[in-house]
Amino acid sequence: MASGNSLAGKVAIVTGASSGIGKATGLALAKAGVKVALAARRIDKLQEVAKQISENGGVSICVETDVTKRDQIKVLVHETITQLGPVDILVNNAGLWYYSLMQNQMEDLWEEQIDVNIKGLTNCAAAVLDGMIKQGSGHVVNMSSDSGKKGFPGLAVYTGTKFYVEGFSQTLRQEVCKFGIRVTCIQPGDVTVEDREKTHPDPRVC
Ligand SMILES: NC(=O)C1=CN([C@@H]2O[C@H](COP(=O)(O)OP(=O)(O)OC[C@H]3O[C@@H](n4cnc5c(N)ncnc54)[C@H](OP(=O)(O)O)[C@@H]3O)[C@@H](O)[C@H]2O)C=CC1
Ligand SMILES: CC(=O)[C@H](N)C(=O)O
Repeated sequence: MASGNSLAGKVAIVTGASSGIGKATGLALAKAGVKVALAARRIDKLQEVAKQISENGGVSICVETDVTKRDQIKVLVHETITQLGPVDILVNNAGLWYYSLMQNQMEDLWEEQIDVNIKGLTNCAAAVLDGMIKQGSGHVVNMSSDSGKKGFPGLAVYTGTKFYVEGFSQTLRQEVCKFGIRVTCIQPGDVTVEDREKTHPDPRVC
């Protein structure tokens, strides 16, 4: 992920590290010798991940972060630099989705997906850029989806957010490659994650 052959000793921020793909990424990076800043809103879940990392001899910190809040993202980057060192890798993973047809008019859920998947991802990338430009290296890994390549009924807004991730990543890559910064966009298909059971109380969300 970062430049060079080895990840050992690098510093990474992983957003959405409290569960699912972000948790698995945090564990895998730590296993490869990366010092990891685990970020999400559920601090108790982050602490469980950090415990697993330290039991396996890895290094991590937990920073309670809501990626929709720019001031919290700034604290996340500051704590990472202060406690672990300059940021080499950002895994911009925090994201959420709801299956609901547009005709159901779930405005609040549209907004939540836009705030996290678009604004959160953008602000996290922006927050590490200065440091990466100064050090002349870095890797921003943005989590898109198969929904970033084609539409799926029931996922109009989510699909729109992931098309944004694709466009944003392509453009950012063109802007920052001259500084030695890489930008990668990942499109997982369906990945089973423990927290994504059908628990939404509103029957219009399936
Ligand atoms: N699972 C799948 O099939 C696929 C998933 N993806 C993408 O992968 C990424 C991870 O999803 P996945 O692991 O599946 O799902 P999970 O629900 O397991 O993980 C989502 C993560 O995002 C975090 N998150 C949500 N809102 C916020 C917020 N406001 N601030 C900070 N963190 C937040 C959650 O942490 P917390 O609630 O503690 O804040 C959680 O750690 C998403 O971007 C998703 O779109 C892409 C393709 C397929
Ligand atoms: C919600 C989906 O089915 C999609 N593959 C995704 O998780 O991005």
